[in-house]
Amino acid sequence: MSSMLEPRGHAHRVHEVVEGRGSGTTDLVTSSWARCLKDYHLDPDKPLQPTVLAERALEERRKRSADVIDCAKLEMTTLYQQLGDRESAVVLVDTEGTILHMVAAPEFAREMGKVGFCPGAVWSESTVGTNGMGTCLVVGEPVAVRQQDHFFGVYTTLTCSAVPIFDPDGALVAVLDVTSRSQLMQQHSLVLLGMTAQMIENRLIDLRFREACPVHFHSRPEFVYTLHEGKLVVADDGSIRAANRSALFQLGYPSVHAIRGKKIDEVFQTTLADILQRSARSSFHPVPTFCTQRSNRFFVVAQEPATLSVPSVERAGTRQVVASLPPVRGPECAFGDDRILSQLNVAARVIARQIPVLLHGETGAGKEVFARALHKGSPFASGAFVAVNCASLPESLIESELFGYRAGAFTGAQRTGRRGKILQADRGTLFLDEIGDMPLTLQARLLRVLDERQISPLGTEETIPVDFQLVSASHRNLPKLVADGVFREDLYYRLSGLEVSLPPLRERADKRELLYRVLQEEAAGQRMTIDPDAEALLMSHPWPGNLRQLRHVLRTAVVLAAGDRLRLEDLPPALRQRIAARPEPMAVPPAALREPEAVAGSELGGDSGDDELAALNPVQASERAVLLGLLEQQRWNVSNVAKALDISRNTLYRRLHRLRIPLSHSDFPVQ
Ligand SMILES: Nc1ncnc2c1ncn2[C@@H]1O[C@H](COP(=O)(O)OP(=O)(O)OP(=O)(O)O)[C@@H](O)[C@H]1O
Repeated sequence: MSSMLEPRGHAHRVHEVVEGRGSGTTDLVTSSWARCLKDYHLDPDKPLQPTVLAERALEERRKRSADVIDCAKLEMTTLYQQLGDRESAVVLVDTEGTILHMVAAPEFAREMGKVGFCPGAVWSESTVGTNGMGTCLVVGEPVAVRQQDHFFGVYTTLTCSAVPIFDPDGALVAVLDVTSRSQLMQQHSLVLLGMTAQMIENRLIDLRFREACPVHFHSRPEFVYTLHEGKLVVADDGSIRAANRSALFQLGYPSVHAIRGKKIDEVFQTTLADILQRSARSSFHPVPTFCTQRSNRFFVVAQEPATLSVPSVERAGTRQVVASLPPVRGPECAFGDDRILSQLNVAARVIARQIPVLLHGETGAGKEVFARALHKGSPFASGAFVAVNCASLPESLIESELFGYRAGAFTGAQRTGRRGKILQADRGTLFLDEIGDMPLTLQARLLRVLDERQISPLGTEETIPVDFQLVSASHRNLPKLVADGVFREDLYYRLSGLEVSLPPLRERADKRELLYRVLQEEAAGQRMTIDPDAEALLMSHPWPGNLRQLRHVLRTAVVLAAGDRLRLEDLPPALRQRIAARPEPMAVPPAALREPEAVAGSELGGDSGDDELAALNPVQASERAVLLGLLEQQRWNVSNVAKALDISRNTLYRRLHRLRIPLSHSDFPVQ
């Protein structure tokens, strides 16, 4: 790569600026150049490339930052798509400057690899001089390092924007960076980067405090459940354990340490139990409350902890506990991935209150399977599950398909008329797949049906009341469609009572479990083994077509396999060609989408007072099985089980009660 100034000319300028004889840089860059010369003794005439760690050392560092990577991956993919620049890369670096994860187009990644910009490379300021990632780590605030701002001339074709990511303790844990060839994008990318960092930080709070109640608030109700909301996590006893940036800002606390440990009623003029109760009564619409300090009014929603706190595999000290947990399964499909299970859990509660659920996910990621699982576990499970693919129907047919028509309503109509899909889904679930493809004119009609809960088939004046649960799905970016004016904003908000993102197969924690499960299904129940090299290949493949593609590959492989053993040569040649190649940084399939957080939740129907085990939905049944397994293993010692799950005894007792697990103890507390 060539620099814009001759390398020597650039080096000369660096010296001049640091010695106070040159100008044209920001204070941030001048200070960084001074550090490079005086503290790190770097010579701008002798450019250095970053050290690239060996695979094992990189894995070690990834393990250390596993939860940050977990929270960042999907957001990084979204950011990459929002930037829409194939000559850019989005990277996450740890506190030492090591690139842990990178999202880039393969061609750009290859080219960047030549200057040592690849996973495992260490971009600290002290080794490669001024650069977005390394300099951001030093100053701890957002930085933009334009082309000529780099210390070494070899990097002056690049522009970096970087922002720090802080954990719930306020410690800097990573830096998110966009590096691009374009000089123009930095302002734009800094804004998007800042938002992405905030999303990652919010996710980190959720992940680290899953056993606590999330409390969402804002002074304006429409901002609750958005990136601007304040978020607190509150333990059973009402004490605040963490707060996001917006919460600190809105409540006027300088840092998380200033608010941590305070009781929620020291902050708001109410208790946790009261907010929980009022939130449930309002179907999780924000309820007003006042701040104790300033008599400001806020709108608040509190939720019960979203999941049974199955600890993350990576969390230190919990590995054994996880390994010993019985596998968590959904009703008819493998949902061993902790995140999916948690989403299923939240979505089950939401759908039970007839709040629409919107699923995102790449093609073949299992959106319909997830929707069916939701239906099966819902109060309308005895009704029909009616799926409509809005993309596969011609525009002219969607209307009659959805709304139905009376006999003779139009030329070609069936003589008997037709009951539309919406009516078929009465007391059941309507699944609108590829909702982004619904024509604008029909969007208005659908919105009316959702608002009025009644329908008028084509060619009739009559209105028929209808009661159904709605799940919609799209692999397209609906907010973008809204921005482009092809999707109604009001419908988008109506559909997205809860947004759930299904991770692509390559990112699922239960990938191996799924692999064997699909194999067993395709082998019609016959037990099959997979040779280690074939398994390694299947596990490392990026699967752009997700579970559907995996199923097709295994379907053919099972036919080709000799007996009950699946060998490498049974796999398609295109897959085998990847072998021995070092894994590429992830190339983003064009249709991949951002995975927004689950944004609403409500109490499970289990608290309704119905004591029948049959009343448990499949998600609760899975939770129940996990708990029973763990209780058994810990010889029914409640303290040990609570400790193993990293939740309080009270929380555990409440869960046991809700999941109808009786204890012999007479002091079984009931909440
Ligand atoms: N959890 C799962 N366990 C086993 N198989 C699954 C699971 N999820 C999805 N599949 C399989 O993957 C395939 C695609 O699933 P599904 O139709 O639900 O994906 P989708 O995301 O709705 O796809 P599209 O975006 O194309 O509509 C199906 O063959 C399904 O059986």
